Amino acid sequence: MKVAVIQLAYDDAEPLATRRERAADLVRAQRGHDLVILPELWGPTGFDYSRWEASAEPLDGPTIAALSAAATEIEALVHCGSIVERLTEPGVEGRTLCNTSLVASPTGELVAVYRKIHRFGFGAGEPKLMEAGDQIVTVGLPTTGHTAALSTCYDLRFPELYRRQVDAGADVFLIPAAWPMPRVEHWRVLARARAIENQCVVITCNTAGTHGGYQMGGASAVISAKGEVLAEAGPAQEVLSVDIDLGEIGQWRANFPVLADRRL
Ligand SMILES: NC(=O)CCC(=O)C(=O)O
Repeated sequence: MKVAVIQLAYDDAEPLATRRERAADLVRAQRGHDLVILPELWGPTGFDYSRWEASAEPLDGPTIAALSAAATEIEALVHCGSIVERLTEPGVEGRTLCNTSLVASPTGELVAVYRKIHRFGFGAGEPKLMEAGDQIVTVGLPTTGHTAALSTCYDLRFPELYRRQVDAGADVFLIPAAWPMPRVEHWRVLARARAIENQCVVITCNTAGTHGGYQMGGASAVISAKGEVLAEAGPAQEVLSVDIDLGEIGQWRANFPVLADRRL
């Protein structure tokens, strides 16, 4: 499976509509790839919370419209990254926003919606402004027979989520993020840890640039089920293009059946 990881850089000056077109152009440039992934909140920004209300959109809003068209054009599965979703009705905490990942099929259908379960901000940002998701979401990787599970950024710090995703049949983890530079070593180590402990391929896609007062860490990566870093981006905007042999996952799990020794 050939994957393109679009580590998108942006700053506070770029209008959302301009960035949305830029992102769609970058996706269209990935013809020949089976899977394309964009970062978390690349449109509304990951840390300028004041923009979230105005940039919120429904599931059938302009982002999925632009990116499902691009997915259809290049006939690839496109993880659109995440949007600030405007919920059709308030959630259990009375909020009407959510950090929601969208996946478009190679024929442009919206085939997966994942609402971020672990909200980042310690009382500000997501926990204060957004509802939390509570569902494990997986999506088939077309023609491969393999299954990817969706998570987002801060979710990476909660290993139990990934065990649940393995139990749901996932052997690939897709993880968009807006992960700042000061904690980029956590980002890198935790992504490899999730691959090693779950014997899953991990595909991470962070943002780059500085926005909302935060320098993003970049370091998007494609990691094998053995924890080998097959490709890693630097700190700037970059597109990783990696051909992954997903068959190696089953071989590794058969040769080193650690998951069969789980007792809890
Ligand atoms: N957008 C995020 O979830 C940021 C997470 C983060 O910075 C961290 O876990 O550290």
